[in-house]
Amino acid sequence: MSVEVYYDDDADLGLIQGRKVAVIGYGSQGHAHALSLRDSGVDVVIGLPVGSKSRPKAEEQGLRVLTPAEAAAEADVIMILAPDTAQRGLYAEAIAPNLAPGKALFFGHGFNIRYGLIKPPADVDVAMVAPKGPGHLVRRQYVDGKGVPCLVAVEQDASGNAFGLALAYAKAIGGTRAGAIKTTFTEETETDLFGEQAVLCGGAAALVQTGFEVLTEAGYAPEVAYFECLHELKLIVDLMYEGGIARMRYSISDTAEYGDLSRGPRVIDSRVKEEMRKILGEIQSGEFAREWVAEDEAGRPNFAKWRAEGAAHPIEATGQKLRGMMSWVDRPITETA
Ligand SMILES: NC(=O)C1=CN([C@@H]2O[C@H](COP(=O)(O)OP(=O)(O)OC[C@H]3O[C@@H](n4cnc5c(N)ncnc54)[C@H](OP(=O)(O)O)[C@@H]3O)[C@@H](O)[C@H]2O)C=CC1
Ligand SMILES: CC[C@](O)(C(C)=O)C(=O)O
Ligand SMILES: [Mg+2]
Ligand SMILES: [Mg+2]
Repeated sequence: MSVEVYYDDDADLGLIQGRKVAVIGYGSQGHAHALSLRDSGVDVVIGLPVGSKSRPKAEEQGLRVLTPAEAAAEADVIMILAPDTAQRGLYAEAIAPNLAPGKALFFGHGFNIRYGLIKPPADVDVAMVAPKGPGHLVRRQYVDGKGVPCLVAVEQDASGNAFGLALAYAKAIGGTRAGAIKTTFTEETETDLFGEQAVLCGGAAALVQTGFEVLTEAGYAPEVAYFECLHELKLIVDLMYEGGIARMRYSISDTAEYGDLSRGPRVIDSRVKEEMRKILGEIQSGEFAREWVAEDEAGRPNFAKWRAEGAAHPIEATGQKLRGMMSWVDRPITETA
């Protein structure tokens, strides 16, 4: 099965320039979408609750900020970029009452549609533009004349041109510079959750922490362990990003490559693969979504505990000290937000 990929020439920016867009939320993705839409000539308004700590940031950037209900009432296209767990309540309270035939409801991730937490009326377009990267990099790439690839999907095509509108939106945030891939809400949601849990965030963080623990518990210096297990990971992943795993293997020594080929499969073995399959099953069945919604409704007790434990891991103190000596790494992500 081959995917359809769309680039700048396939998208008509005029479709989104002719509509008013409400970006609801001004966090990692929200600020990136809003600023890039504006820089692409789109009429943008931000929706944030009164008292939101994001309000001053958006206002400092010269954006007009209203409540989510006011912004949704004014807009033709409503992009929801509030946290996934806040979206159901936000939709019921502020957005649903302000939908009308011909309007479009957009998402940056399919969670609430895929798991039936939001059920829009049949007479609005429902589409997704999901950048495959953190929001701060989405904005940084746009400013640098580049883009982060996006997934684009249509759940409901009331207007008959929901896909064209979503492609135009993707172009306005730089997505079609890198390539917009056509997908479905189900595929985006399930692969995104799997990727962040098993590989990109959960898997990578646990791999780094465990490697650091093994070295330091064996008596090696934490600073050396940090460089070996965390700092150098970026350099290795950069090579994979540029030319695949084969490119990385071309660049490392034969000794490293032999160790990689002979030992890697012992670390990520059949038990790990089986666990990954279980994690995917929990995502597909909705078990993970139910667990996460219940955790949020209970005030996030486990989330807070695990986050605190992660922050207290010895690799963090070691890294903070070392990064303080690396001026070239020191570009806080908050600079662009
Ligand atoms: N982070 C990322 O890079 C990616 C995120 N996504 C998706 O994008 C969406 C947004 O995620 P992300 O950017 O991480 O979110 P953040 O947590 O970074 O930001 C959330 C924003 O929404 C605001 N907010 C919170 N509650 C409400 C509410 N009830 N009504 C309106 N605004 C609210 C917050 O304001 P305050 O400052 O007051 O809390 C903040 O401005 C999610 O669907 C996520 O899955 C998709 C791809 C990557
Ligand atoms: C990898 C995490 C992510 O899916 C993302 C930046 O794409 C997220 O939800 O933040
Ligand atoms: Mg993602
Ligand atoms: Mg995600």
